Amino acid sequence: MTKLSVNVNKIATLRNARGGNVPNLLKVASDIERFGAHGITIHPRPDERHIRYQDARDLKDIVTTEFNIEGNPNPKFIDLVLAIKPDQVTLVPDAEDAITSNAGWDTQKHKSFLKEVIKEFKNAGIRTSIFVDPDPKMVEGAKETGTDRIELYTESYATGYATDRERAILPFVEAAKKANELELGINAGHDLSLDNIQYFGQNIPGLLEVSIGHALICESIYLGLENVVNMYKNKLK
Ligand SMILES: CC(=O)[C@@H](O)[C@H](O)COP(=O)(O)O
Ligand SMILES: NCC(=O)COP(=O)(O)O
Repeated sequence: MTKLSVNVNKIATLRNARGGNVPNLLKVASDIERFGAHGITIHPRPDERHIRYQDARDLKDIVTTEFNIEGNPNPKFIDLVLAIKPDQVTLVPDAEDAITSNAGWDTQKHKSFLKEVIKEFKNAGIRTSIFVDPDPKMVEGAKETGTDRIELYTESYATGYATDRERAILPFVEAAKKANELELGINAGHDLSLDNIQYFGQNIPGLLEVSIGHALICESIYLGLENVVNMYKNKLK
């Protein structure tokens, strides 16, 4: 079975919009675990626009499932992850001003840098994963960095799904076959949703884990709206 790790960045975005502590990120993460998710993912960004570095430290004390921290391994991020020691760290090559993650690593070009950072995390007992485009060459490069897993960057699949899902998934099947051949674990994420997740899971051999945030939180709002509107109406009778 593929594990579901819920990315709670958007809960922090909502909280930060009002400056208070509603919604309470720690309570939401605990509830998500209570509802059956297999893990919690966060992606602190340098400007702390959603997850703050202190959130990462606080979550470490309460997450009882798998804790996955994603981010670009700059010195501040590396120190944070080494101090927290989550179950998994996922390295993502984000530009500081990126609205969201928009590319995987060039694992050939950045091989020696990745090797060094991955060694440091693995020495600390943290499982490593690196974010890659669905390209067998990038998967081969990932293997040479010593990482335990790759995370396939699924944006192109999510975008292509509506028009031609067979075509959209092909590069991911090829990349997954290569990863399986090289005995690299496979995670996946970005823009996965209730619409596209089942077909992805059914077609990617050896898919260990998906991390899903944006769509899952939006879907939770939509699916909860009718109930909450009626709860308010009942209070106003
Ligand atoms: C690594 C990845 O795929 C991203 O989806 C990310 O974790 C989400 O980050 P934002 O919530 O900042 O868009
Ligand atoms: N690694 C991907 C992730 O954590 C969530 O991405 P998204 O569902 O918010 O696009």
